Amino acid sequence: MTQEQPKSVIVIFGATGDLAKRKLFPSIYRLVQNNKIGENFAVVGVARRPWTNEEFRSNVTDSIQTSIKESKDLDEFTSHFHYHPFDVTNPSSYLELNDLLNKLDGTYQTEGNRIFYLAMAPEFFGTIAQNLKKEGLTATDGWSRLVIEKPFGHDLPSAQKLNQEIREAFNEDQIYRIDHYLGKEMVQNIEVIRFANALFEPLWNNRYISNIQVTSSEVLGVEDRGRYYEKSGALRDMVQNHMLQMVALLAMEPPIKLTTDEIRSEKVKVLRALRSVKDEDVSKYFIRGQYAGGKLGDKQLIGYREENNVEDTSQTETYVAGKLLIDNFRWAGVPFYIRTGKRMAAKSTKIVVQFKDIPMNLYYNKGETVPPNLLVIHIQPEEGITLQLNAKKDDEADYSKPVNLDLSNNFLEGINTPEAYEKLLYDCMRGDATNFTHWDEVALSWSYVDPISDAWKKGLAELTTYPSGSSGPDEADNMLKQDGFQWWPLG
Ligand SMILES: NC(=O)C1=CN([C@@H]2O[C@H](COP(=O)(O)OP(=O)(O)OC[C@H]3O[C@@H](n4cnc5c(N)ncnc54)[C@H](OP(=O)(O)O)[C@@H]3O)[C@@H](O)[C@H]2O)C=CC1
Ligand SMILES: O=C1O[C@H](COP(=O)(O)O)[C@@H](O)[C@H](O)[C@H]1O
Repeated sequence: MTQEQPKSVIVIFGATGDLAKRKLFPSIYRLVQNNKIGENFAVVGVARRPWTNEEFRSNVTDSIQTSIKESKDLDEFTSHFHYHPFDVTNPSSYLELNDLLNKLDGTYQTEGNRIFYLAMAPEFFGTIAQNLKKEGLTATDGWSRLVIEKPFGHDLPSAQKLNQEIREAFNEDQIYRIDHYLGKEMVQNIEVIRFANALFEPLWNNRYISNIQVTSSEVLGVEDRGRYYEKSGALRDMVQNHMLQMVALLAMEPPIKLTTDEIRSEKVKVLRALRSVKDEDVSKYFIRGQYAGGKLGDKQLIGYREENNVEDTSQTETYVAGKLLIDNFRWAGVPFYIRTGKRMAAKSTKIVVQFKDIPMNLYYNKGETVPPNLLVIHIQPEEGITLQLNAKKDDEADYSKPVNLDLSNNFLEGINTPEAYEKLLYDCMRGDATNFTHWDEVALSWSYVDPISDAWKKGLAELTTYPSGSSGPDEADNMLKQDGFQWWPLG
């Protein structure tokens, strides 16, 4: 792994698109501002739009001014950006791109290092990877790495085909499959909370934990991504990747070392131990919903079927809640509940670990229970940890009340949490693939998700609706109620 200020030309395929503008340009800017990248870098934007370098640079400037309050030195920064328009399906254009990269390599002294970032629809991934190889763009004195956005395929067979195409051009250790949740500070903190605290690890099993809840709710609707989302839905968009990755980190055994391979191999074991959902159980274990119109504050919101590029009879789910079971010694009998949805009441990603009830109630009236201890890992928008304990109530001698021990990372002085994309791009430049998903994880995640979407396709589970601005369909509440639990509040 190379260390400080890695040198590289970064080629962004899809440089006129939404991801590049909202996430990638600001991330590169922050890396430069924070001295993680020095002078030795160049960015080449590729897309079909016939922009000039100046138009491209002005778009980059715009993106940074929109997302970063105090931006400076933008002319110097954008002078490292170059634009090369072409259709990625046209093989002959790759030779010209290679000439440009060689030239920039000399100008910016990037030692032949190249990152090819595919910020485009997945249907182009295989073609681009193969053309890069065929036209010699990966044969330099330095290293070449391929960064691939999600979704990685549409199901297991399409992911396998895609993987094969990419592997014909790049080795596994050159492929960086991005799951931006793995770049989030508090997702990375799951491992540290678990493995650096004597307090938690002994309790982290089915003897002391009753259930774990992983929530990722959004206030936003589908926005202008209707065309993509109609084919994806929440199951493929969020569950197959981000949600299963968080479950794997929560459930994995301690790795013997903190290396990429050891951590991956523990995550893979969890994904292999997930109990597959059978057709006859799908409506018991998975709830799917679609947002209807509703209100959030004063704002009236339209339903999913009224959004742009969405069919008015659409059966696409914008919400999924699931009960996952992990068949191994540590987790037998502990449900992992997940839920994710668009147009919900709050933007919130958090994990709640609920500990088992104490054996006897000394403090509450008959029929009541002592509130359970909870460990809450706040991922976003707040970042931090809350431990809910019980302590004496001031006024009534016999009673206890829940109290919170709060660690809010957002308020810790000196902590400047970099954005997920910034961290992951930097990791890739340094050759650290720990927080990227390995093919085995992708394949196992599809193997888990495919039977669920197949059962839905066969009509084996109802698509329910929930009002925009709510906490999701009642059916998801009932799923937990049947187990004697409840969702802990959003937000
Ligand atoms: N946007 C987001 O928040 C997220 C996106 N992703 C993933 O990132 C990828 C990109 O998404 P997003 O930026 O939203 O998509 P956009 O549709 O906004 O951008 C697509 C880009 O591809 C270019 N393009 C399309 N066809 C061609 C072609 N034949 N040759 C060259 N360029 C082409 C377009 O430019 P032009 O029209 O000028 O050719 C444009 O720059 C997708 O895989 C998506 O799933 C993942 C997580 C979040
Ligand atoms: O990958 C995706 O994630 C976003 C949610 O990301 P977050 O970091 O804001 O939680 C989601 O909106 C999008 O649909 C999905 O493709």
